[in-house]
Amino acid sequence: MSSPVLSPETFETVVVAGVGLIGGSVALGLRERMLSRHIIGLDASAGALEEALALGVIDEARTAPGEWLRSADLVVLAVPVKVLTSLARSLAPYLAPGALITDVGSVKTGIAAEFEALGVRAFVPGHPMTGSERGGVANASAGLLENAVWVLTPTERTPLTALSRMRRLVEQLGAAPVVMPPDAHDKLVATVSHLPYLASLALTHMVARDERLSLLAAGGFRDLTRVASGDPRMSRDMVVENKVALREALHSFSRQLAHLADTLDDPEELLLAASEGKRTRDNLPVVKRSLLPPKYDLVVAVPDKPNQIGAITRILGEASINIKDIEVLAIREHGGAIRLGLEEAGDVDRAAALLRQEGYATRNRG
Ligand SMILES: NC(=O)C1=CN([C@@H]2O[C@H](COP(=O)(O)OP(=O)(O)OC[C@H]3O[C@@H](n4cnc5c(N)ncnc54)[C@H](O)[C@@H]3O)[C@@H](O)[C@H]2O)C=CC1
Ligand SMILES: O=C(O)C(=O)Cc1ccc(O)cc1
Repeated sequence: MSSPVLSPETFETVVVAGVGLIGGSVALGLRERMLSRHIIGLDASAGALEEALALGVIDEARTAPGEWLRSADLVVLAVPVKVLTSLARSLAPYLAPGALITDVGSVKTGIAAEFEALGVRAFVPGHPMTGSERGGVANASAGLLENAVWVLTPTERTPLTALSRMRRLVEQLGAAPVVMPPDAHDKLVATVSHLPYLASLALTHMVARDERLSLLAAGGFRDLTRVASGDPRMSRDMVVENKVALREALHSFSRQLAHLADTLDDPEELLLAASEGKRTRDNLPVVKRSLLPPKYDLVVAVPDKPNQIGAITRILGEASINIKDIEVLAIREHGGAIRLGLEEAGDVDRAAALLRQEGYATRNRG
């Protein structure tokens, strides 16, 4: 699946356009593995940029494309799929000829065709098969990309050198590159990502009819519907962008459900279906999020004021949240960031909420 790691390529100036969950995670991966010297975040939201600066995810913030982009030797587009092609058009005039360009969008044919039409040759479309229903830079982490399958979908015109640079970058971020054409990718994700999203909506709609149903919804229902918690607008745009392939997947799904309904009168046939389901589910390849032992870490941006560690430990102490470990990650002129190692997974969300109430910016570190 992946080729051996080649000698590392480092980037002088990286531009991450869209500093949210995935863009932030790419920036953190580049930082933690020392693959870049300077990271510029480009985002339509001033708040997202401010948060990314405060958390030390980017070094510089920009709100609009311009001549400044010419210094970039790596540009990563990590905005919602709905705005990918318009962003591509606005960046294209400023891209340096030697720069490596990629994106992380969930659907690939549209953006691959757009960059071809724009004549940007060193564009390698990509899609890391990892994520979360919680967006935003606060949830970004380098660990999110580790051991993930990262699909690259070159077209016939993608230069081999650009593809091999991109493969190497993906490996250096700790992920596993898998190469296939854009349309093949879109058909596959219709089944494994976009159909499950619509199925989770259908299930949640059934429960919404009667509050006794939500009262009884246990772990299985929650596991099956987790992705319904994703951002509604972004998820809607993602599935609409892939509607042709998704319609086919929905037809297959309806046939599967109709077949299962028939097997209710044929328990032997249903047992075969159940056994095959168990075999397939139990044999899904193991995706390890990180090779490191799990930690319940929270990164907190601290302003340059006295006794910040004292204030933070007091806030958490009053809520009986134990801090097992504290590390100073970065000191900058306007402040710094500290990592708190907490005792339990649930502590991370509780501590983040309390600290945010007191005006601190926080980031989970998975
Ligand atoms: N959320 C997930 O689990 C995964 C998402 N993806 C893809 O990654 C991309 C980003 O998704 P997330 O990081 O989850 O979203 P996010 O909502 O966390 O971040 C998106 C960022 O893009 C910015 N943005 C929106 N429109 C913009 C524009 N016109 N110009 C500049 N910035 C703009 C937003 O302000 C935000 O900071 C999407 O294309 C999505 O399909 C890929 C794999 C997994
Ligand atoms: O939340 C999860 O586990 C996901 O699988 C999220 C996800 C969302 C969109 C993608 O394009 C890929 C992955």
